[in-house]
Amino acid sequence: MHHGTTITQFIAEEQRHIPGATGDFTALLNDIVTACKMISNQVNHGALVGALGSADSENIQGETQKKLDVLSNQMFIQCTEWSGHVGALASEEMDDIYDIPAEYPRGKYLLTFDPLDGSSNIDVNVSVGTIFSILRVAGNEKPIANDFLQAGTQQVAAGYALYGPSTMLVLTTGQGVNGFTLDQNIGEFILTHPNMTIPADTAEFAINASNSRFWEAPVKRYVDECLAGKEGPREKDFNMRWIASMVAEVHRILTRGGVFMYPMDSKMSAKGQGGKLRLLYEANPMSFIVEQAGGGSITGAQRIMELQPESLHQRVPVILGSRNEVERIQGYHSAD
Ligand SMILES: O=P(O)(O)OC[C@H]1O[C@](O)(COP(=O)(O)O)[C@@H](O)[C@@H]1O
Ligand SMILES: [Mg+2]
Ligand SMILES: [Mg+2]
Repeated sequence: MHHGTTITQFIAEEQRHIPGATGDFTALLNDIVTACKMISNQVNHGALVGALGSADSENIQGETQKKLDVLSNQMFIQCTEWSGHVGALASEEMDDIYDIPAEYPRGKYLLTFDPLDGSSNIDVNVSVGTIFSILRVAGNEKPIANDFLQAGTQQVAAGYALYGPSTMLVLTTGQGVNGFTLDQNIGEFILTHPNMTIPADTAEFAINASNSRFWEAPVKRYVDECLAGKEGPREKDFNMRWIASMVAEVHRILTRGGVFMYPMDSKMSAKGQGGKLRLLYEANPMSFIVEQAGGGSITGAQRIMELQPESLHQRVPVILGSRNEVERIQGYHSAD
């Protein structure tokens, strides 16, 4: 497909090549696109519409919710619940799964999402995003939380919207990764980044260095070797970036390569926490996108998409990006 194609056209074209497709999937993706446009509009208007600051609430993980976390979550529900394409929703900002209200028909897909990722960046006007993933409903019964506990390899589609200097939507349905830019004048996402691929090699890494004393040994070894630069075993200098918005971080990696790490550390394991990022709303969808773009995504020793989820809000360590670097880090874990 060529530059200038609208996302609506693009999704319809992709669906045409799926045998037996009924149009439900296309319609659901279009509803998600609408939700992202609504969130983008709120994020862009920021303080003008009183959207900055915290809400008086916490999510299930004890994090204070931002007003925009709550608002974005509502927008996602509002745009997707009515159409008859979704069986149930699960979000980082809702304790339990969201049942489709009785007045609406129930559909055959499950939708998981992080309505606003990187939300600590809202008040300082730095990029934030939305992450989503689509799974199939297993049977005809009303979906329950357990139905969401599917390995990442089962995902039908995943994507993110990035609310940066321009708003972009990046999507995979398992046939590569494509990026679209929102043309605010016509209110449409236009294909601007066809077939996004991650360079296999890189000299750029991203990690929150304030946690370094808690890192597991293989990660410490990797970062130490990067920092040693030309004089170290890697024999080249590395650059470092940390935005604290996973969406922006993954987008940079899709654009020019790199490695992103939120690894396991002793502070989290002491609290019985499996990692920082959430498997169903962040790690799985991003892993699907990264792998479809030719990159790798692991917990350390294991491929993230092969994990069998144990609970809705489960957290996992995440190391993703340029394939050769991710393989190297995985090697350090097996050697450990
Ligand atoms: O504040 P830290 O430790 O740097 O963590 C930043 C990470 O946390 C996140 O913001 C978590 O996502 P939420 O903002 O959706 O909770 C990631 O986007 C980011 O990579
Ligand atoms: Mg997040
Ligand atoms: Mg969030």
